[in-house]
Amino acid sequence: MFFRGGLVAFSPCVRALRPGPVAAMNTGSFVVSQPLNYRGGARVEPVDASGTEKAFEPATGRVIATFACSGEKEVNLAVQDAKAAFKIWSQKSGMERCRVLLEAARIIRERRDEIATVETINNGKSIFEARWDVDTSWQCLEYYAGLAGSMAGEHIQLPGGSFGYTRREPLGVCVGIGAWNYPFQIACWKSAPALACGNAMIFKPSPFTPVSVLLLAEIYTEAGVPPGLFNVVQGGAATGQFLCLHRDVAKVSFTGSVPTGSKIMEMAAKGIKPITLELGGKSPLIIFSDCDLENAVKGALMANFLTQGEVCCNGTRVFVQKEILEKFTKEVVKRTQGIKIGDPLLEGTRMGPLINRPHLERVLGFIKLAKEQGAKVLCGGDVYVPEDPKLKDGYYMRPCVLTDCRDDMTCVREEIFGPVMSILSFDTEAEVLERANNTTFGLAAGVFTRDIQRAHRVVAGLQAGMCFINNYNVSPVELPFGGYKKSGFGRENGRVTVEYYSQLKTVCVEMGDVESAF
Ligand SMILES: NC(=O)c1ccc[n+]([C@@H]2O[C@H](COP(=O)([O-])OP(=O)(O)OC[C@H]3O[C@@H](n4cnc5c(N)ncnc54)[C@H](O)[C@@H]3O)[C@@H](O)[C@H]2O)c1
Repeated sequence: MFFRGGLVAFSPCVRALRPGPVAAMNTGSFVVSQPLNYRGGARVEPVDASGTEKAFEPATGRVIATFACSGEKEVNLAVQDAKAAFKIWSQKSGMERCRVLLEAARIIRERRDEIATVETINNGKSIFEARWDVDTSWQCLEYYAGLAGSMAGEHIQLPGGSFGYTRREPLGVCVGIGAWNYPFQIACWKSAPALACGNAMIFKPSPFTPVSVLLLAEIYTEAGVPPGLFNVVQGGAATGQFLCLHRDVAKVSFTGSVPTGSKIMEMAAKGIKPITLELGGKSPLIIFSDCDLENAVKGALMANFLTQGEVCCNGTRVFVQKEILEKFTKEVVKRTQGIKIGDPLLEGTRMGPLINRPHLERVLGFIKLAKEQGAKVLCGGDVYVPEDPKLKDGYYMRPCVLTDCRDDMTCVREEIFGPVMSILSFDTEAEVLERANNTTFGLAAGVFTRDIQRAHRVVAGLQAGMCFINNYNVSPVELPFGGYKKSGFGRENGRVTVEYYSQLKTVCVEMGDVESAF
């Protein structure tokens, strides 16, 4: 994946979060003392509130921040500031925007370790993985910086010397609403194309992970965006609703669950606003008996256990062809048992805690139900208590492999969003394709086979927006990402996303006289 290295620096913005350099940040010591809203180019306390929230360090169960959820007045101010900044930013040429985004990408790269550390503390994912997330973040900014300079319309010749042309114009103030599993990356994947197209953005992170996006806001300011171009409001559903229903918000890009996605769609319908919905999944991973087994096993682990299994596009329904079921399962279990769980800030850790206690209970509940419905737990699926006493109140569990699964079981039908792999066996290609598609979701899918014709044939038949052949869960920013069916619509990353953050104006130019009917 993305091992490209970054430089470690001790930036003022991280010192603002906690006194002392980031290199000294250990699990159990981080506290947020600065405001977590960002408006007009600076951190601010919201002028009104719709309740308060607490953010935790999942590794220890400690509260790291208590913050006010922004009320309607604060949302109005954020929109006002964004509108003012939009006026300036939308007048800049693509090349001017490109330079600012490239500078922001450079700063993110330079502060890679600090950002990854903050992400790890607030989300629980291992520092090893958080660095990958930071890499796919600055790469996204670089990618859209590159596109910003070449955004253009068309010139169309008409009869009599008349002509038309099209202008690709920004939408205005866009809202980004994020989930908690990739807080920094989601903010970058939304804001980079939005800003490249000339829009302003107000971002609302999940109340579980409010911290890291502030670093992005400060970086954008340092890189030279006009104050107010990228604002952050904190809060939950109520704050999100103020944003979605605001008359001056031109677009909403949402990442989260299907039920919330459906509410976003209803709100957007009221204002006839375009939306992007990046929702949940229950993706199939199909392993044919002619695969490279070693790669298929590695792929299955990548498809299930990144970020403690809290990944939307995870391939959690692992269909394995009967001939290799036993061999594959044995190897998967062996490697799963070898995953190092523990303090996510330690270099050797590969699995940290889940996001919070209720979510851990929910995931364990799915495993209990799976057993009651006849699945067999081959490993894990229970609470893990690390030896280090400071981690005893963290939300750890052992990654779980389930076998003897059937398509009608809850663990096979519903998104668990935890480290739980369900293995199912199959006989034929036609059979597995039908079973793989038998879901209301359609985010991702994967195929492992050495048969090149079969790989493309099966992928063509899969009802999923993001398909992998002989790998899983790699996310190059050049490739569009998004779902089919209830997993949403619109795309992030890739060239096509420009269309989701811009609108086309057509200009018809008459070079002769008006031919009137009257
Ligand atoms: N497709 C993708 O790219 C992708 C990526 C990451 C996560 N996800 C999905 O996200 C889900 C997990 O994230 P989550 O638990 O944070 O999801 P969620 O739907 O509970 O919340 C997502 C965001 O929506 C906000 N929100 C909640 N109710 C709202 C409302 N009525 N109006 C406006 N905003 C509202 C939340 O505060 C949060 O910021 C999973 O289903 C996962 O698959 C999808």
